[in-house]
Amino acid sequence: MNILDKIVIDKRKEVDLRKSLIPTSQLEQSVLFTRTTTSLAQNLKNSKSGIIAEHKRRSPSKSVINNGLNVQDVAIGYENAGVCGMSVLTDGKYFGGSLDDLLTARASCNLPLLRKEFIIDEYQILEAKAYGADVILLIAAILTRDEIKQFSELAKSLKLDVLLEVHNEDELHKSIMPSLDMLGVNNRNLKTFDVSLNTSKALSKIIPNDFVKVSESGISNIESIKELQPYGYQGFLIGENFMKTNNPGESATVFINSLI
Ligand SMILES: O=C(O)c1ccccc1NCC(=O)[C@H](O)[C@H](O)COP(=O)(O)O
Repeated sequence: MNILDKIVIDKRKEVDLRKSLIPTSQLEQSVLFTRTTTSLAQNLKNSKSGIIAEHKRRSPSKSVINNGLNVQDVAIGYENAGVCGMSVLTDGKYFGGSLDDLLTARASCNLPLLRKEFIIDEYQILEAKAYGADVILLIAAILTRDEIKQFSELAKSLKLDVLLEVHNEDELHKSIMPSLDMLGVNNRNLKTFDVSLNTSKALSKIIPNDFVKVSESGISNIESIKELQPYGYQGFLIGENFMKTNNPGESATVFINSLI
């Protein structure tokens, strides 16, 4: 069984438990229709660097990355660095994150926030809104086309933007629809954990131009960004490279300054 299958099985149990603690009707009452001034997609289009910086304590591929930071400092540091948006991992079991991390990030900065989660249920989209996200991630590998449609349309009705993540051509073809805002290509093979920018390069040719293109995972230097920009990528999701340092905000500042 690959890691995504395991995560999805655990996620189903986790979501059912949370639903029993806070029923959907109660969660709906916490949904506020506030949002940051500009969208993540707009920020990426206007930016020369296009960095989406992630808060990531640990991962299945790297184990512990950094447990010694607080989300508030990371969010403020990323905002001061001039990133286009912040991604907050909310999965607890595999990534050491939580919805409280999202809430803390919301209270600490005005960046567009991506809830980085394995979404398999509408309930998690309501949670994303209630805890302050501006964008949700939908992963094509774990969803049917009907679910992608249903979840992205719910997100739009809540004024959340949608980043759809694909790993290959089949996932891309099954997922294209107007209710998506950004298309992310994950460079990490989730069976072997190997990372290759060739995945982003190969898929770029078949991503329609109406979507902002985001390259995700394994980006650790500015050369990678310069290599991907000619393929039409305007967004670059970076986690470990910043989070493995004592000061992710400072690392992001140095990275961005050497790009622009
Ligand atoms: O990071 C992992 O090991 C991982 C394993 C299984 C599913 C998802 C995984 N990562 C989620 C992400 O998409 C990354 O956190 C994100 O793209 C940033 O990647 P990186 O810059 O390589 O930390």
